[in-house]
Amino acid sequence: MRIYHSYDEVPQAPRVVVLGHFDGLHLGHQALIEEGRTLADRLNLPLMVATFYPQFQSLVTPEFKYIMDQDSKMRHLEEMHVDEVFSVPFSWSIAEMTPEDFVQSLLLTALHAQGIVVGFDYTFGHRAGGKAEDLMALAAPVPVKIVPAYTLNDVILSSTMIRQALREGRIADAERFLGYSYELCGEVIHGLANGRRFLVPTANVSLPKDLLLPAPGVYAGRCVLESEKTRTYDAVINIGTRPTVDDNPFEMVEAHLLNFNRDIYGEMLCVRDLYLMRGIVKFDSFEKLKEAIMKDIDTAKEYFHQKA
Ligand SMILES: Cc1cc2nc3c(=O)[nH]c(=O)nc-3n(C[C@H](O)[C@H](O)[C@H](O)COP(=O)(O)O)c2cc1C
Ligand SMILES: Nc1ncnc2c1ncn2[C@@H]1O[C@H](COP(=O)(O)OP(=O)(O)O)[C@@H](O)[C@H]1O
Repeated sequence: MRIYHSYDEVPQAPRVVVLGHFDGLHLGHQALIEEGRTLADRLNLPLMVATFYPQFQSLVTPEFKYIMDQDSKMRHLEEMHVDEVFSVPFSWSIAEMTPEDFVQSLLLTALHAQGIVVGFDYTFGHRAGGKAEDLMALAAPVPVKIVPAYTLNDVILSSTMIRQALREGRIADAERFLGYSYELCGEVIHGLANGRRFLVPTANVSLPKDLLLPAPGVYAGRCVLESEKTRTYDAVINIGTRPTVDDNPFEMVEAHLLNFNRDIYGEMLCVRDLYLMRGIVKFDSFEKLKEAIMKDIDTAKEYFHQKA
């Protein structure tokens, strides 16, 4: 899969273009991209996903958080047999384009779209004035496919539902909407070394600042190291602040892997299969926190045992 971050990099060749933000790549997004694949195969053209990162919401709300980091998004798109991704930052100049200009200059001229696929609620151009149905006339004779809403129990699936489930720690619900196992992946970085000295060692996972984290709390979960992909380690994971240690409001993801003792600084670690066990507590000593962590380990073991 080829990834282009500017118009100059895009080869001047016809293609089918699927448009959207696709944050989270949930079941609705997947259905849309599958329609793109079908159209591309029918027209015998490569399939491009054209997307904006940072997306529009980041311009208006700088603290906007994404369900999925960009590397994971690209990995998932590749698994979905997408041939090309065009990903550029959304800008005010794009926001101000007329719908006609958006289609002519961007879709038809810069991206050479010879087939276009969008979702039922897709909007484009100045003040989102262009609607999905307008594409038919503006892009004619290029075929345009508008994919209907994806519903679960008569409810239209949306990124908002997934955000809400994650924020409330309902990871299993989020996974039902996503259609794949939710995970947080990043490099293991150094912390304050309090874990090893006073508690249990915890691998601190470095994540992009604009990534949405699930509800703060202590979770049972499973860890996978990129270097040994087929193996998983049961773990207890703290997501959020550490009020016992300091007042730093910065939220972190730290995992203590069970039956594991190895230096993994610099390695890529994913945490997945998250299950919320309790909220984060401000203890008055490391001893009390350690007691709580030991209980968390027992609760997690019990949870994994029940699940097996
Ligand atoms: C299972 C688990 C539960 C935790 N629970 C809490 C908690 O309730 N309150 C808190 O302040 N910190 C909690 N922590 C975070 C620890 O304070 C933190 O991991 C420790 O200070 C080590 O930090 P370090 O990696 O910087 O050395 C928890 C960590 C783990 C692994
Ligand atoms: N069971 C384990 N779970 C997590 N990390 C472990 C484990 N055993 C050894 N380690 C190593 O110890 C480091 C964490 O030690 P700790 O004192 O908590 O961290 P830091 O100094 O990074 O704050 C991890 O990054 C990893 O390299």
